[in-house]
Amino acid sequence: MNVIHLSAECYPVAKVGGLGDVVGALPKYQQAAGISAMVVMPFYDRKFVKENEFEVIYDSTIVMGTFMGSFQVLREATDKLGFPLHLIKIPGLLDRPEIYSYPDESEQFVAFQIAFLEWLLNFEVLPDVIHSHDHHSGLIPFLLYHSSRYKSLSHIATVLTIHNGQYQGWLGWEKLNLLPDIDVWEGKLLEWGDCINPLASAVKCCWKYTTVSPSYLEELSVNSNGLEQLFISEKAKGVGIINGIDTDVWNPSIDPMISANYNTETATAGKAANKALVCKEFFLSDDKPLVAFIGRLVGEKGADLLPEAVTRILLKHPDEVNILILGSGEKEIEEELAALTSTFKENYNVFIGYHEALSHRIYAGADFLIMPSRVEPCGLNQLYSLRYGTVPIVRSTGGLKDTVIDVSEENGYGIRFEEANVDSIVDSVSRAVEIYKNSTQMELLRNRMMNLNYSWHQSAAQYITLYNNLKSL
Ligand SMILES: Nc1ncnc2c1ncn2[C@@H]1O[C@H](COP(=O)(O)OP(=O)(O)O[C@H]2O[C@H](CO)[C@@H](O)[C@H](O)[C@H]2O)[C@@H](O)[C@H]1O
Repeated sequence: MNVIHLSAECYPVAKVGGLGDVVGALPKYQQAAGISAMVVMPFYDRKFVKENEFEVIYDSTIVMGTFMGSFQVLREATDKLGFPLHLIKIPGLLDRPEIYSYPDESEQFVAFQIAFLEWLLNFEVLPDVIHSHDHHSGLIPFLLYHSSRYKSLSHIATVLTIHNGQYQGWLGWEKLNLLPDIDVWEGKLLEWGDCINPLASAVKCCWKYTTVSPSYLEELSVNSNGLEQLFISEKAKGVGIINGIDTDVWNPSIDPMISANYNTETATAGKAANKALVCKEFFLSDDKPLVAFIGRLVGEKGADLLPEAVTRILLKHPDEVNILILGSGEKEIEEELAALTSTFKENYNVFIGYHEALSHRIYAGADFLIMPSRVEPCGLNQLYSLRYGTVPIVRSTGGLKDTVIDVSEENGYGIRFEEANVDSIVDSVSRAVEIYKNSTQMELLRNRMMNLNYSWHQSAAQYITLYNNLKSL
């Protein structure tokens, strides 16, 4: 079995969120399970690329509408990520530092996909499966099956994984000329809602699609930013597979980014040492429960609820709890959260920005991690927090519902709430403040959480079973 993953992100080359974590880990665990898996992603002018050795293994020309230019495929020389990593470089389009948000983003991702297919035409041994991740490579199934140029590749199976159905990569029909010769009679397969919709097209054309948790598969039929009817009609092709975590990277007993390493046996002392340091760094005392939030500051994550929730929590529990936030995203939320530091100097702090090492220090040092997400396809933060013995406080949705059991239930270890609103956040943190007072219970919860197994081994095996079953379709 030979699989190619196509993605805009892959940790540690380029990561904005969970997509990077997954694509940086899943192929490694698939290799370990005995299949051949590699990653192809756009070239970014970033630290990892500058600091590692790459060799040009393919050099050709790409035509996309009126754009014509050269492209190269670069392969990382040592397979240091545990799988072959390839970058597609297109001078003028795919050679920039940022992953997203350029005004010509559509052209960038279309060019990425065309260049990949052009390269694939020259493979001696073709892959069994092309596995697209999110909308950035969502046009691949359509192009494989409905473009005369790629007819010789049209027997290859395609799988799409939806990490986030909110973003769909919409293109106006005027951009149709970017695509190579396509069968215009099949143009409907590109469309959803009067425009070209790469995510919808991938769902229609792929052999199978997966979501990153079973609950998210159900939720897409009810809430998917306009694609609900599509998910209802294509449900039979969908499979929910929960994400894993890369325990080579997320493991408190060896994590080089945290100050004091610890394991299940040494968790109480280890976490206390990490907490003391992180609290010192943010001018907080370490004698109260530390509740943290890490993530993108967007409505989907419920981050807009945080300013009012922080205010009400700290007024309700004066000097009983500390809150620390790490995130970046919508400017208004960033500013509101930053402004609260002058109101609650003693018990609150925030770091606006993206900081990988700090996130590890907070997972290790916090007592609780809050995720008031409106939508959470899987969520990795709660899985990292479980691994680091930090009690997750989560809204009951998507993957959070599938991975966190409330303490009130048998063998529970987290705090769950139903509604994404400020009242529920405040009530849940009040529950956390009470639980924290009982150190024996905290110890028991830590033990329970750290003994859970959310490593990639099981999930990687489920993907392999899915690939094997494609043969019979
Ligand atoms: N400011 C910051 N500094 C440092 N690190 C930060 C950070 N902001 C976020 N992170 C990190 O980014 C990752 C976020 O992953 P998530 O899975 O929680 O969310 P995301 O919405 O990006 O992913 C989407 O894809 C993933 C993968 O499938 C799904 O789990 C998820 O539900 C879906 O929304 C974590 O590794 C977190 O630590």
